[in-house]
Amino acid sequence: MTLPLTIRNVEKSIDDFKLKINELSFEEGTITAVIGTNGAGKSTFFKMMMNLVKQDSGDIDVFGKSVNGEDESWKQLVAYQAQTLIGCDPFTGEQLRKLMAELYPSWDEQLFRRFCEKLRIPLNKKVHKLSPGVRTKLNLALNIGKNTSLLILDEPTAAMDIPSRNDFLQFLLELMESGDKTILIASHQADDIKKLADYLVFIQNGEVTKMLEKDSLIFSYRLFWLKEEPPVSRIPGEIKRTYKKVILSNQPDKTLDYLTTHNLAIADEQIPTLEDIIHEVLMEGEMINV
Ligand SMILES: Nc1ncnc2c1ncn2[C@@H]1O[C@H](COP(=O)(O)OP(=O)(O)OP(=O)(O)O)[C@@H](O)[C@H]1O
Repeated sequence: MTLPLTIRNVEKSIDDFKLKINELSFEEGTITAVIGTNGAGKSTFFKMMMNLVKQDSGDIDVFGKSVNGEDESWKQLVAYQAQTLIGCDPFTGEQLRKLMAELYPSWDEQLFRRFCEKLRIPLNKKVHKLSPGVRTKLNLALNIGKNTSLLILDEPTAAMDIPSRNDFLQFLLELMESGDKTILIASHQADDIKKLADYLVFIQNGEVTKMLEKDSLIFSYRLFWLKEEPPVSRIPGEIKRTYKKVILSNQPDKTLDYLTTHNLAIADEQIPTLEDIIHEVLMEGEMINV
């Protein structure tokens, strides 16, 4: 079966910025979150997939077609939501809807209408008269209406109010029930990532990590609240110590083994939040063991 997206040995430099992706394959029916600090290269990564930025080397294939090739038929299978809606200011949502419906054979009018209703999007106002949040929602409605197999979303919830964000997340999850959609999403919102993603890829020091299963990543970390401060400065698996007695481990079995063998009593044991794990990976350069 042809995969929605495969990437091999891709490198890109812009001035002193470098981005490297060794090998990634995205499977149908999955949502993958791309996570990185500001300026890490998430948008550049997405733009390369859409052939809006050309990679210096390596291959990117969308549904088996090279994005740099002459055959551009793959473009009708992908909807890409950039961070801003460019060139649409003089048009109303209704005019843009008409245009997209003509351009995309897979356009789903009912899906579009349902999304607009759910997120309370006015279609009769010109884009330049909409608030940034409503503009983002209209952009999303247009991309969702395309009903493509692959959906690439660059920080879609950044300007959204809380009810709209919840409705949007719910809508995406319902959309995934068909099993034939693939979504890539860049987000800084731990809650979005927690609710949506099956897989995560991080951009660490200019390099995109392998694909990590979200739940496996979460369960590979553990917080141990000890009754006493350990007698050594670092115990096996320990990656961080707070309040002298709280140990964050990325090898919980090893840590637990040491604590048991050395009679160090545990007051409590917890799975850390996804937000804490993301912080460790991005800010402390924590190596991923999964
Ligand atoms: N047109 C450009 N000219 C020069 N440098 C650029 C250009 N586009 C991107 N860059 C550089 O590429 C790097 C990655 O930028 P990119 O926008 O991909 O990051 P990002 O992870 O999406 O950031 P954010 O989270 O802030 O949206 C940055 O260091 C940026 O300065």
